[in-house]
Amino acid sequence: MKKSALPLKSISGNEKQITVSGKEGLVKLLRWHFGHSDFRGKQLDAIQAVLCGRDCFCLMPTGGGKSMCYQIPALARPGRIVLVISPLIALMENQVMALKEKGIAAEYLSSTQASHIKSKIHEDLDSGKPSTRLLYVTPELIATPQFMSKLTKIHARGLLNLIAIDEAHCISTWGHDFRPAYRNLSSLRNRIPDVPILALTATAVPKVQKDVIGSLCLQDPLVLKSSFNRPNIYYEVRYKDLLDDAFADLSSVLKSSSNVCAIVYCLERTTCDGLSAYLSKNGISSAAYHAGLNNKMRSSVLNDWISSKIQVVVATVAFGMGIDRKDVRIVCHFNIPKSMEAFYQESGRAGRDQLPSKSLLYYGVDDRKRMEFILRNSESKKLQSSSSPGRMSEKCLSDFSQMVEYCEGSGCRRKKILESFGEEVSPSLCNKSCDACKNPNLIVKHLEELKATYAVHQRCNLSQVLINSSNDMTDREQSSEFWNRDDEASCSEEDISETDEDEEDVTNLSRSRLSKKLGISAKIELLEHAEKSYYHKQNADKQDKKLDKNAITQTLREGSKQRLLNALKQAQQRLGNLSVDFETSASLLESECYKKYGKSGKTFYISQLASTVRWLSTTNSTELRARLAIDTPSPTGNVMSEISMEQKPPKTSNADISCSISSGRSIRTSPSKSASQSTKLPSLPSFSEFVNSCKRKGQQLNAPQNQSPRSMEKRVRLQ
Ligand SMILES: Nc1ncnc2c1ncn2[C@@H]1O[C@H](COP(=O)(O)OP(=O)(O)OP(=O)(O)O)[C@@H](O)[C@H]1O
Ligand SMILES: [Mg+2]
Repeated sequence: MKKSALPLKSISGNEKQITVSGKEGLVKLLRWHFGHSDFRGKQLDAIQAVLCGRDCFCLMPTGGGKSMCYQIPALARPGRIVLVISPLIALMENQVMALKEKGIAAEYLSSTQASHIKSKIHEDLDSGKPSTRLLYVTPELIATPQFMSKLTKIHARGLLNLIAIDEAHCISTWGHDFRPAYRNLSSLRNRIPDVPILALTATAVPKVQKDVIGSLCLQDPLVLKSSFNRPNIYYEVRYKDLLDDAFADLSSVLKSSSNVCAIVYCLERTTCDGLSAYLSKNGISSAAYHAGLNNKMRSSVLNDWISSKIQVVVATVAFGMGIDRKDVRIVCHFNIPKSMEAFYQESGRAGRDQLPSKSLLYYGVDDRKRMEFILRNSESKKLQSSSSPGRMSEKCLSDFSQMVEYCEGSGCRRKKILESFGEEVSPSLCNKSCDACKNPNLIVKHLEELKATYAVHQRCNLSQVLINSSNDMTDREQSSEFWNRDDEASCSEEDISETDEDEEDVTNLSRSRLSKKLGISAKIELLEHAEKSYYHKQNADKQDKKLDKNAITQTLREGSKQRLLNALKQAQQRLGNLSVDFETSASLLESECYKKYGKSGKTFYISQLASTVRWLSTTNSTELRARLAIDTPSPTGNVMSEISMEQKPPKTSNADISCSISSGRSIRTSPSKSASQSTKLPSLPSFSEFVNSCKRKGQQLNAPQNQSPRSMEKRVRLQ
């Protein structure tokens, strides 16, 4: 639908080339083109600033109307172009389509477009009087010399009105959605001087705000910040470990909300598929959406959801930025998100029409541990590239701890969210619009129950074992990066259609199956099977890769030593004073693993390491001392000299390796001269032996106590 141009005469008094910058004229544009009666929040301030040629940093909540801050300037200054940099093609497509429907000349340039369409856009840009008012591009395109040269020409002809950078937090490595391609934007200020830059974001903590302003070289920008508060969203947390069946619980929430539009976020694609199937079976129209589906399927799901053919989308974070359906009533996180910023951004997709909506988060201890594992593991990947890995690691985990506090705390949820963004919150702000303020006693009761289940959980420690052993198993280069899009840095121009996660192998040890009503034996079987297939897959994958990929790096060895050191310290806590030199012993144990499997490759080395860590968590003092040869010193009497002698990995026979794989058990194939010849060394427990021993210990610990049937049931489930 083409709309005629607003008769600007009535505003400016004469011809079209005059910029509209007064409030009255701008409101008229807003009403005429978008049908909104007035500006919201800081929209007008941002618009007037950029129209006066001033840089502006604009922080507005999700759904606050940031787009208007660059769309109105495009209409207020005829004859010039607003360049909009946007992180996702889908996001650009949606906005351009919506603008075109309103009769506004908007275009986007992307690698997904047919070349004749691109040519037409370029033709218009090269013409004396381009009709394009808004040109959307990706940060990847900005990096190409061809486009940059075009842009400088447009600028030289005085046709550039404004550069708007949407989702500007993506430029900061401190932000939750860092996009390396956004770094290209730092050069814009120098290449295109004198054109105001408008940076827009919904989620930037003070550190990120500073980083964005600095990286884009904004000069004396007008900094506009609105409160992050979303008063129309009710926040609620449900505890998976206190529920019999989280799938059923969510299903009944959705049913009782009478077919409202909802988004359910899951960590894994398999959960999306499973949960969506479950909901559909229970009469709720739903579909899964994730990067495992092809483009056609994804578009079809998106369209069905936008047009209300389906009620619920069960998605990974691939269902991301730019989803502009205003009447989403429920956003559910079926797994805990990685940070408060991610949570805020995703839950903020509810109630963009400002009507009452709900954010519902299902929290479970296994989910928490798995996310911790993923974050640590992702950090391992960055170790090689980052100059300050410790800093990043600290950040990821401390970001995540805010999310855990949100779930495990009994205080106001809204306050937690706002404080995490550095806002001061008055006690009356929430007004009972979160579960903790509405039903404080119930939340306290739930948290107490949860604490009881944790206590058992820690004693049996199965989940931790799962995470630890997976952590040990996982090779450093394989970390999941589903939240950042670092990998895109190496992609070709604009290869940025919604990528999401590389699924973790460890996620196949899926607790969704574990936490369902399986008996303990079935769970152990499942875990054991998962561990075996993990090793198997690792082995198969590795065969296809280059030899150096299989090499055990010094960094990996250092990491392994650290892991053993931690395991030794835990053993000390469990067994009392061992009088062991931890550093030396960790080196000795690591050296043994390396000696055995260094030549065979990383998979075996890591597997051996995992077994040793498991062994340390179950062994007794005598065995430990024997293995460390504490009572039987080496001929040199010096453990360290023995280690240095063992640095060279000896040949390992294939028979040794296959034995290790088939039994899943570590076998001492070439014992060190000192320790193993003089001492009968204990064998390491296999994974199932270990789990069974945990089970036995857990049963012994639980047996004598007087437990309520409910808490007993929970404990069994957690085991
Ligand atoms: N002044 C206004 N009055 C009423 N509605 C508005 C106004 N400005 C924008 N909107 C509407 O608010 C909704 C959200 O706008 P927009 O997509 O620009 O938000 P956003 O701040 O970019 O959100 P996000 O952070 O999620 O990208 C849109 O449907 C838009 O039409
Ligand atoms: Mg937006």
